[in-house]
Amino acid sequence: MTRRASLSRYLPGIARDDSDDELGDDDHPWEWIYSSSKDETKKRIPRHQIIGARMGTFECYLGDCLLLKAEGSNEAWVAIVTEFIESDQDGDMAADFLWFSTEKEIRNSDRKRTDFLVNELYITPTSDVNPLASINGKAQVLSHQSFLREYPSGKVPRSSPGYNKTFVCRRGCNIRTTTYTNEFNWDDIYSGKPEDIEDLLELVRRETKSTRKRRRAQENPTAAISSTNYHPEGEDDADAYLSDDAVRHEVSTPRKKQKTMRVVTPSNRKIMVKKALEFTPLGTRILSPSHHQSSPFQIARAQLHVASVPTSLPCRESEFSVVYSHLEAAITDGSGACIYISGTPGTGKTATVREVVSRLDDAVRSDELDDFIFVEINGMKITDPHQSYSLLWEALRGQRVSPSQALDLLEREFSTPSPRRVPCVVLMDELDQLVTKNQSVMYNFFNWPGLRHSRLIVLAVANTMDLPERTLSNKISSRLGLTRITFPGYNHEQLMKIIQSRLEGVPGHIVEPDAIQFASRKVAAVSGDARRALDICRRAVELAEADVRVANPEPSTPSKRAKALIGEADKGKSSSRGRVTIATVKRAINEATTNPLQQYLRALPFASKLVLASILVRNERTGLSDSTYGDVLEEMSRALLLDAGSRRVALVKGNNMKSINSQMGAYARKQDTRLARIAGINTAAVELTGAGIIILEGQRAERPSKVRLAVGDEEVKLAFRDDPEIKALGIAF
Ligand SMILES: Nc1ncnc2c1ncn2[C@@H]1O[C@H](COP(=O)(O)OP(=O)(O)OP(=O)(O)O)[C@@H](O)[C@H]1O
Repeated sequence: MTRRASLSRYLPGIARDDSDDELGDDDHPWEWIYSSSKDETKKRIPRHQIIGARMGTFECYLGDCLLLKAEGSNEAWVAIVTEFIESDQDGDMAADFLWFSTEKEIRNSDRKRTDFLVNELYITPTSDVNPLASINGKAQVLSHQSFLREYPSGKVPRSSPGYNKTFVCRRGCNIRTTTYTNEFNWDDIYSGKPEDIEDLLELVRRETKSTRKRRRAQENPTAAISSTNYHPEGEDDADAYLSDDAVRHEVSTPRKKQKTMRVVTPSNRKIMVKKALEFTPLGTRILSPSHHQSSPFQIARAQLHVASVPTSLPCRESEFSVVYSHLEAAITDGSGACIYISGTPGTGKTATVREVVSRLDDAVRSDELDDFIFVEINGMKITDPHQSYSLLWEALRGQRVSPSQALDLLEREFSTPSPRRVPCVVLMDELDQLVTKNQSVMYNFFNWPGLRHSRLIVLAVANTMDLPERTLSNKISSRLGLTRITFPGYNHEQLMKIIQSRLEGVPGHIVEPDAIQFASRKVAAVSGDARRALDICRRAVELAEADVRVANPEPSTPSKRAKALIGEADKGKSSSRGRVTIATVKRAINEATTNPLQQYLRALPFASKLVLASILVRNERTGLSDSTYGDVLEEMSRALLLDAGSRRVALVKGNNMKSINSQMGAYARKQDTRLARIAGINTAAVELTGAGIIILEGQRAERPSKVRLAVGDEEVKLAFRDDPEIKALGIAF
């Protein structure tokens, strides 16, 4: 009998073989058992109420303790049937099950009991709906006394029919808070009759209220609300907890605590399952001894670096709250969700999602939230979008399989009933890169969360708002019911706040407020991109630091050097030397626009500029970064048609194009010498490939070849923004 690894997709259950299945292999249909007039008088149950279910010779009734199993799994879980449901949302016959947990489910090792028995279970206050198909047989739950009477050795012999089906219950436990009830005698509190269920649940809820949270909330209620996902007293069950939206939304972007993060990352096809690791450098938060000796410039540079994890995310409070509450609700409910997050580059999408996951992870650690798996799949980091399937499967089960095998396994997994499956949160970053020709990868990741049993929560992050509509049909995307969140570009005031928050704690006030405002205004006027604003400010700090170095030759030791720089920064309070001023920011911006790449792009011939501008326009039109060379040629023809229109020259008539190249030739023949150069468009594309500016499949300028930019969009936009030839084509960036 193999036991599932402890890092399975399920909460740990009880090992079961298929041969343990009491229901047998015959595929009898399930039937309802209704109350009869006898039940009516005896138990005060209304007639025709479903009181049980039958499959072949197997029967179970309300209040029974049952074993439930997921298909293909070797584990089972024990639960009490509290209600039969004629037809769940998938049309399946189903029931509501109140769970027992094993000792292995208790994650908080400090609060694990040391006196647990081999086959002891804790009754929990948690229930959920599962189809009857997950029922695997009957379980017997006994008081400790009754168990010892029946099995004086304290063990159920293997040969006994009760082996693997007989359990002891003497306590209740709220797994989320690891709070136990007092010891009880199971026979006294539960007779196996449905009438007892309510009292049993009430007892477990009452006795497992978290005194820890209550105490903390009483001591400092606002801190309890804003720094944890605080649940009001007595509302630990999922429904009450969810209904309190006001409280849930109070979770704010936090000041970050020093911590590690449980993440599964896709790097070089190697992923770790639920291993605590840091997905972003924590350097800025670890105050090493060298930190104190660092100069203000060094600290400022480090904190302004885009790779450093900020201590807070100003101006993203509402986006944080929305993402947090959706994720928290889906994890608590055990439901699936698909959240589509869009926004132009540098608007804090990835940073916000990671922060939310990190905060949810805190809640798991402090036993306030059910456990979940987190996987990050980044379109930029995988060569083939289908690898996403392998990465997801590996995160769920720790097995490496090929993409096609993974797809089969995932399809089966998500359409199979799965009691006690651990929710999985998938961050699909740079989604545009994952979109394949037939859109199957995106479709599957958007579709699976909607399958009843998946407990899959997808966070899809992309730059364009309507990528789903463009790549899937409107009909499909509206059926998928995505929750959409748009991250707007930052305005200059917000960029100022972001920069200021990054500079908090830097001694010596080395960056003048005017300089921050100037940089923020410059960036906000173009893109609202925090990455760009941070880069400019960091470069300005480097320039100011270099100025100081020139003015003061190098002191001999690092600590003397730091002191000298601190002194210089302090002096800077009265003079502008050693401080970042508007002039320093201007130099940084100028540098950014006159780097070798910018100079190269600006000096390109018209044909090359046209290729690049058309790729950009195409990317913006489709929301994808890959196009075919043919698509790009069509963009060119459109641009030229506009241009030609303004010159009263008809180049291309409707869609009646034979070959864009020949059209270009025709156009070139009719037009002035500038346009004659367009005929060299294919050569220009190949040359741009050689120079590393674009990637052209097979280095061949043929219509089906895939083409994409090898440099940042922003670089191209910046270079051509004021280009008169590009402007004349009506292309504006
Ligand atoms: N509100 C904010 N406060 C502090 N830093 C921020 C904020 N928003 C963004 N940043 C910083 O800006 C940089 C870019 O942010 P992020 O990667 O989250 O943007 P994005 O929207 O995911 O961009 P892309 O679409 O290019 O991936 C990061 O260094 C991030 O820490």
